[in-house]
Amino acid sequence: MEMGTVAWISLVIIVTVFCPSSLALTLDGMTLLEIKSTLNDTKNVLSNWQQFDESHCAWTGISCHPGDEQRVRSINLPYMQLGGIISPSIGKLSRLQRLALHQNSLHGTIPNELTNCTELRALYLRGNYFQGGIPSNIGNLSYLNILDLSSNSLKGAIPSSIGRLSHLQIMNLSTNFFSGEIPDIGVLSTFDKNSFVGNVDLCGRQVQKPCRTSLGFPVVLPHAESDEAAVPTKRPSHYMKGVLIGAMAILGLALVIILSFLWTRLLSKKERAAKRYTEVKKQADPKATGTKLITFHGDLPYTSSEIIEKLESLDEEDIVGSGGFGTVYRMVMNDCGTFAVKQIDRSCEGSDQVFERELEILGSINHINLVNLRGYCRLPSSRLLIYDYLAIGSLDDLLHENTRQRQLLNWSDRLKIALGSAQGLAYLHHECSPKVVHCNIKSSNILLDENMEPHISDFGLAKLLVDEEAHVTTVVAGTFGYLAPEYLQSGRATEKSDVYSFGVLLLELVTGKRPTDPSFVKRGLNVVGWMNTLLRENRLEDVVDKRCTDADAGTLEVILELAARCTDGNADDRPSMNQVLQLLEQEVMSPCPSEFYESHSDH
Ligand SMILES: Nc1ncnc2c1ncn2[C@@H]1O[C@H](COP(=O)(O)OP(=O)(O)OP(=O)(O)O)[C@@H](O)[C@H]1O
Repeated sequence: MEMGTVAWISLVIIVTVFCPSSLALTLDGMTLLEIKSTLNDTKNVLSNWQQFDESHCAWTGISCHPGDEQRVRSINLPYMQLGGIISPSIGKLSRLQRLALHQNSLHGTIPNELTNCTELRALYLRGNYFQGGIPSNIGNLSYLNILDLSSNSLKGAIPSSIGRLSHLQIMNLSTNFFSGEIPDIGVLSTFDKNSFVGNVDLCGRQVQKPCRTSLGFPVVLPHAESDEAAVPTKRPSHYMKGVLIGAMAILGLALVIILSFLWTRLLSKKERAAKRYTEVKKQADPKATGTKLITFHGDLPYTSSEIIEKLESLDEEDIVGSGGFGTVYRMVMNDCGTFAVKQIDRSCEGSDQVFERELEILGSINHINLVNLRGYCRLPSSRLLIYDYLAIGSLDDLLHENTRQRQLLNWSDRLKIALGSAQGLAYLHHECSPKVVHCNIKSSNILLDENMEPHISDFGLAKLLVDEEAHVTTVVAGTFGYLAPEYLQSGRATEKSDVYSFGVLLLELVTGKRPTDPSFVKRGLNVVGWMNTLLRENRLEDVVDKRCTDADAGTLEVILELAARCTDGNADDRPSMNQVLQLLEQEVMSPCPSEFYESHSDH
């Protein structure tokens, strides 16, 4: 045999013996490996993405089109702690319909090549660190149904080609750094401010914020409501636009002159300072430069300087409590309006801009069972959150502190507190966009007003202050005794870990005992284990708080059953907060409403 033939045969043998399957991988399989190579897979979730395994359709997170040469249909890898970047190779997966990589730690830009995946229907990249802009030819994804790029660091203009995506039904671009005018064109005209919230530099009709020219005059005025909202909006020609801008500039200039005249003559310094979202720079005190006050839920009826003066004068006598995030003060205004001020101890690793943008979202949340965030003040030496003041204090105080003459919580108060807290939490989980996982549900975060209506406090703070960098809560922020086992283990908070804490709260309401009460801790149990033991022994009467004499067996059983389901060791078996709420409304509040409201009217 010739030498050349021998070498050739040896090569064939080596290739077949040592890498038999790599030859069998299809183009999509090879592409997935290229994608894996730019991902930082800290948890090793992609361990079965191997070049020797030709069945790439069975790899973690991958599904393929049925019976179609193993073409990849979806990549589903949310909450996997993946870092790194999305490889431009993604564009080779031309049959890809769903890409879900939300709540990871991906960075870099969204590759332009992604727009080669022209069959894409759902794109979820929420909660990462993507920078740069949206690919300008995103309009090529003509089947796109869902586009969720919220909570990243994307910037630049919103490409008008999105307007061409006539199948787009859900679009969330909130909490980024997008800027400029939102094109009022095609399908883009059909989305309202919820799709754009948390991008302070965006303007346009959808966010009801007029855009300004370089001279500072508004050029986009809110459109009148019309049936044309769903069809592409006709835009004025450049010539007309020029004339319009010119005319408005002259008008605007005249207006500014008149206004500044009136301004200096008629308005006092104080009134000027009261403007919302005003950066307040105190001229008299150069140290105070950079002081900033932002108010939410409409203006507070005080000038900025009044508020800042009050904030600066808070001292030890005003302290009402302190917690993991800092000290809480009571601030009383001259007209006796009272607020709670939380001074944040933690240093903020992220930029003030990111922090304030996220706060703006929290400030926009409004529900009867949540404590209103009314404002934020950045002083040179501290950062302060301003909340509505809840006079009765916390549920923790009412249940466990006997120092002051406190009223006893009867059974119907406790049911009302359970129901209201469930309503507040269900709102955070199911009605807010982006949804808010509380991470620290406990009795000291349930504050009560004079009507015993509960208000959940501190929502959103855990994510904002504990783990600003990661966009997902990977550090345990909650309080021992209330924490779900999987949250303790993985450090990853979810709605279901909030449900667990809510279950513990229910037990606390029933038993009147803290979840870490020594009577069961010394027996090696937590409140959940203790309750289960008593229930097994059919000792219901020992479970109920002795001070609570009006508890009826029917509602008690429902609450205990619900608490048991909420504190199930397996997070998947716990109900959602909407289910919890439904059950409470049906089983606890409906059967005998007259009884409930009669006893409630005692307050
Ligand atoms: N809006 C408010 N109105 C009235 N009192 C408040 C208000 N917010 C907080 N407090 C009081 O301040 C105390 C401390 O609150 P804070 O939320 O800082 O700590 P915590 O709830 O005990 O712990 P954590 O920081 O873990 O949530 C509360 O127990 C409560 O009594």
